[in-house]
Amino acid sequence: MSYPLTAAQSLRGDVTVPGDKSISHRAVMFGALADADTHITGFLMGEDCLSTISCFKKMGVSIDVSEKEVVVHGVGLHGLKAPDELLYTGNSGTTTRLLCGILAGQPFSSTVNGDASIQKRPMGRIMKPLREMGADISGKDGNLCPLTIHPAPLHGIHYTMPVASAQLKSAILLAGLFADSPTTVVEPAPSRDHTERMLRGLGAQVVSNGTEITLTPPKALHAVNVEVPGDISSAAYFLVAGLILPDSDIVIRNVGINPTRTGILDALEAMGANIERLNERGTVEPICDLRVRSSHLHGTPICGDMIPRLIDEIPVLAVAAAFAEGETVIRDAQELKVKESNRIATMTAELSKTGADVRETEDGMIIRGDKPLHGANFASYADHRVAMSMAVCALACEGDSSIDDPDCVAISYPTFFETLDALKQKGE
Ligand SMILES: O=C(O)C1=C[C@@H](OP(=O)(O)O)[C@@H](O)[C@H](O)C1
Ligand SMILES: C=C(OP(=O)(O)O)C(=O)O
Repeated sequence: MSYPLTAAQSLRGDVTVPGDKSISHRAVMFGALADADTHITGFLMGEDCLSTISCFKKMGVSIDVSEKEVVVHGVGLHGLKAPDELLYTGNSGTTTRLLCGILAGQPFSSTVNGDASIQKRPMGRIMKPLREMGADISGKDGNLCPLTIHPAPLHGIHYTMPVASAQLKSAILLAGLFADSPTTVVEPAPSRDHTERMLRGLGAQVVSNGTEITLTPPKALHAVNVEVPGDISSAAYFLVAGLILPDSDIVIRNVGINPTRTGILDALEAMGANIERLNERGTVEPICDLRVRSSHLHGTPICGDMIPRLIDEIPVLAVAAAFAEGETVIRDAQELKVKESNRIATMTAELSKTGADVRETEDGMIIRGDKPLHGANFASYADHRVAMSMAVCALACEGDSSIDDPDCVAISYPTFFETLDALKQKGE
């Protein structure tokens, strides 16, 4: 199916983006392992988080889903039951990798698999440290899904991670919950720290100095309710749209601004963006409202420790760069090649269709911006972030565009197209 995308003059109004995907996954997983009920508000009803719910239901966890809230009836650290069938993780790397950390410590066998994209994504990165802990985990061709896990006693390890990945870090720490001694992970650069914050909130001892994190196995996790903030990764589409279209002014309410996630704000500000943080609040996770107004953007280098802090926003940042004056060089972003699609290749291909000057490099892209771009028929590659990024790009292109296979946006933002349309000025 091809979905029409039209250009827009400007975007104005208020938006509330859906709940943070990373925190929604973790709220269900940690709630399942907790000693009482967890009430989750603001939960992201995206397909990825629904895959997490489905996997835990298959392990005997009762989870009530209503419009108002999700209630996870925790079974305790040692209360999961052997599933009768394969645990299907859909399109979700977060579900697949974090779940394996938990499964490594269970007294039952299990098999995990996901869709065609998940079956291509590297799992060796979690298998290696989990095996060092004693886990019995094997995969297709050594490092791919389906993964099979058998019961084995786990020991704490000290592990230096080869990549800054919150999924890898979390898989190790979650296995560490079931180990007989503390586990330490060392990251090359800080990645999102929702796991550490939330486990601490549940009473576990997690000590962190930024890149070295040590978890002491707890006796129990004590349930706490979770208010999920809006996802800054979803807010990013409106930030970029508001910046590149003239006369735009958008307020995005209730956005999570955990410092390990705000690389997108830093990068856009370095490009000259006018973004205000209003009403800063929040405890476990900091939150604010973001006001964005049209700005004249210029290119900037995007590399180093900033990359893990904006990894999922690079596709839409590439769109911003295509409308910015001068050159934007994105480096150190080779992790983009192992996401839902190879996002370096797919974003280079799709942006090039508009006439943009984009070059793919080994670990990123070089984009020379600020020339008029034209509409085109885009492919999503079944990658939600590519689909939403190209929809933002189409707003500022001359002429109409369309996108094939747009339904993938439901992975992280089911109402994306409706919300974007509602911001367009009437009469357009
Ligand atoms: O831990 C998480 O919730 C996530 C970590 C990131 O992946 P990596 O850990 O593979 O970088 C990110 O791309 C993904 O969308 C969500
Ligand atoms: C990479 C992503 O998610 P996951 O790894 O959970 O599939 C994403 O949402 O951009």
